[in-house]
Amino acid sequence: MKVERLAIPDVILVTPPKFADNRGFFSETYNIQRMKDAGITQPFVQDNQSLSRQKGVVRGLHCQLDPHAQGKLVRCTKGAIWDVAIDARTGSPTYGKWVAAELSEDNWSQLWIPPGFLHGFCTLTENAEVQYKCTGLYDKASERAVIWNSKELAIDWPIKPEEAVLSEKDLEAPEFSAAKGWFHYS
Ligand SMILES: Cc1cn([C@H]2C[C@H](O)[C@@H](COP(=O)(O)OP(=O)(O)O[C@H]3O[C@H](C)C(=O)[C@H](O)[C@H]3O)O2)c(=O)[nH]c1=O
Repeated sequence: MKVERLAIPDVILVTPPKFADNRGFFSETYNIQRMKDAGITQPFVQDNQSLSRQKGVVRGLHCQLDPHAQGKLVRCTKGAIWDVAIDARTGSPTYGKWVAAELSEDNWSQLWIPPGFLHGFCTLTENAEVQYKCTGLYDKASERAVIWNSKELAIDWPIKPEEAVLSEKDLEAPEFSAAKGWFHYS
């Protein structure tokens, strides 16, 4: 399995092997030992799946506060997304910094985003299907959001604001400065 630590080293891009033949393909999309060898050691307790019908859908920037903070292992099984992780851990040397990766059914890559990060993505195709494993259960009360095109974060999104399709909730999210104290680096 290909493993790459991104510019924020706690964020890891992994690409499991895909075995193609005349019938189609087979892939071990999750193997606990291979993930541990890659540095992804926290156990997962919930699988999520979302479908975004339009190109330009933006979901995020989201997190859940401790004790419900979630690490996420994200993959795109249909279409393509641009997946972004923002370090929200006060005291981290990369606090307020972001890293991103294109995840697609073609490149078969997965992005590990630890607890303490905000997560979001925009779709690069229609009918983008995203599946992700979480290390914490959903807890609505502890959900927090930051505005996707935050001026403070200056994320270099591959879509224009006028192309973005968002939920009401995400349109009303606050600036990144609201996240001060949400998480602490250790
Ligand atoms: C996240 C979640 C949502 N829901 C329900 C709550 C709503 O009735 C409905 C849609 O939720 P939401 O609009 O928050 O879905 P997304 O905008 O895709 O949110 C996700 O987007 C970003 C990219 C993330 O990383 C998070 O996993 C999550 O915040 O699903 C559940 O029942 N369980 C869950 O774990």
